[in-house]
Amino acid sequence: MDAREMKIKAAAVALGFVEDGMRLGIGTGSTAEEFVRLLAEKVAGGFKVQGVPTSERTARLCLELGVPLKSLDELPELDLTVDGADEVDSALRLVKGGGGALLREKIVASASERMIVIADETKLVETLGKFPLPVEVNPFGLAATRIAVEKAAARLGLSGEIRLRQSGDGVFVTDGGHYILDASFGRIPDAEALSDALHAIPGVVEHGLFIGLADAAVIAGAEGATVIEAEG
Ligand SMILES: O=C[C@H](O)[C@H](O)[C@H](O)COP(=O)(O)O
Repeated sequence: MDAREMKIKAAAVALGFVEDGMRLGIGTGSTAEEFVRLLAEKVAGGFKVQGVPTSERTARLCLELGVPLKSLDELPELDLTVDGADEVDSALRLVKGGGGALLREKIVASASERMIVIADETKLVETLGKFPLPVEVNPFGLAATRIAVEKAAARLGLSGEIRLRQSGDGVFVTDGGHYILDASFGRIPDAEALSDALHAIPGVVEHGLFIGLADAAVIAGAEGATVIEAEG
């Protein structure tokens, strides 16, 4: 199986958890897009869902493929969210935000009864932090916020390059009008402490550590897909 086939496999297994009539959070990224394509085929066959997209990009694909959408304000409580991830550890802690959608993704996942992560096996890690951690920040006070992020990380023994994400000729701007700092701290032994420290910085809107949100992960490898359930 190549990388795309693994994403399709994970998406297909996750689709098995979607029931007729569900209110569904729909993630962002290349793996989530495979899920949207499979979902659209089921919808075309008469399957009913109401989707809440986690980004403008996902909304566009859903509309193009005929997946019915609602806003989170119209449907503030969801049954299930299916989304990709940049990293997954064995406790189902995640790094997300490689596509810049982490804020809406976290809001939608938090409004959902269950979250299922779909990923290929390259995303599975022992300790989070190989992938740079996206930190979404308010453009106001960017330099001060960057220094505050550096200092908060240093107090936890973490350091590394913090880059302002770029897109084309300019700064990458999220759907919410914010910027993203990609922090290459290396391995993050205490993700909970880093999450708390980042949340305490006023200029930080949100960060890409998803802790206690995923209920299951469908991890696809060359041999097929494995479902990892959260403990407790
Ligand atoms: O902001 C983007 C999201 O968190 C994505 O779900 C994440 O980056 C994984 O994307 P992909 O499935 O393309 O690797």
